[in-house]
Amino acid sequence: MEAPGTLDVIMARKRRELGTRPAPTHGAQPPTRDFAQALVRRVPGHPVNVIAEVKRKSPSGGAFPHADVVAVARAYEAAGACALSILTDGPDFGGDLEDLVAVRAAVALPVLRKDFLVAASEVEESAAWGADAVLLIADALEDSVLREMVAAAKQVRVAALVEAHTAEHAERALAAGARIVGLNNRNLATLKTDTGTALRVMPALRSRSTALVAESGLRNLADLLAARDAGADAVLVGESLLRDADPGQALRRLLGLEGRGA
Ligand SMILES: O=C(O)c1ccccc1NCC(=O)[C@H](O)[C@H](O)COP(=O)(O)O
Repeated sequence: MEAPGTLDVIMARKRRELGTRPAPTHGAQPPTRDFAQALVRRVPGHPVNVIAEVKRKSPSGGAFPHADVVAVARAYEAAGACALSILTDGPDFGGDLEDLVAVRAAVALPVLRKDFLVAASEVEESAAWGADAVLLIADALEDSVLREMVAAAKQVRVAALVEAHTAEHAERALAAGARIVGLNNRNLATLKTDTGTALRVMPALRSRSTALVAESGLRNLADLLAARDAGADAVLVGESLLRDADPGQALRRLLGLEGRGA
């Protein structure tokens, strides 16, 4: 039996839930903020761009001590995050689509809807709720579905960050039309993290993508520099910031900016 909180279990739940949610009430879609551009336009003085993640809990990390996701998002923006990742899954991450709306209204940064989407209709739903980008997980989606979802994202003008854990799934992401590829250091079947994963896979993808993102388990400046040197335009960081009483200060520290008043 699969362990609770692993990718297969979450995706099976998401497939059961599909179609059970009410239609989006946020029909008037605000103009999209350019997520891809935010990843590749280097924030001055930062060693690499950081997509900072907001979540109340996770299967691997348990509960984080920050219920006020808007306050965390504002702190990240002030500390120089290039974009934000908002978990909108309720059962495993304590999030909600309303969090995405509230955070986006409170900041000027592009906002990624981080969830476990299983169908193109959910990409459209994400756009209607104001997401600037959606996460698609190549390892969990069949080729035809992934292609449809990438195409749907283009259609509704939201960016697609297509995540993979292996070189094989990264190739599938590119073949499906992905231009922003994330390499997840966390194996979502075991929840174990190896920061060497992205470092090994990214170099072969450099010239074939618009932007590369190293994700998960990044804890210090050395991790960020290694990801940058392997080809990452941006890194996606959650837990190591959210463990801190002051996530904004934690982000500055991670970027090596503490004491520089940045
Ligand atoms: O983080 C988990 O426990 C998890 C479990 C099942 C599916 C996805 C999961 N996390 C998604 C992520 O990979 C992270 O939210 C993201 O990359 C940030 O990682 P971290 O900096 O380690 O919080």
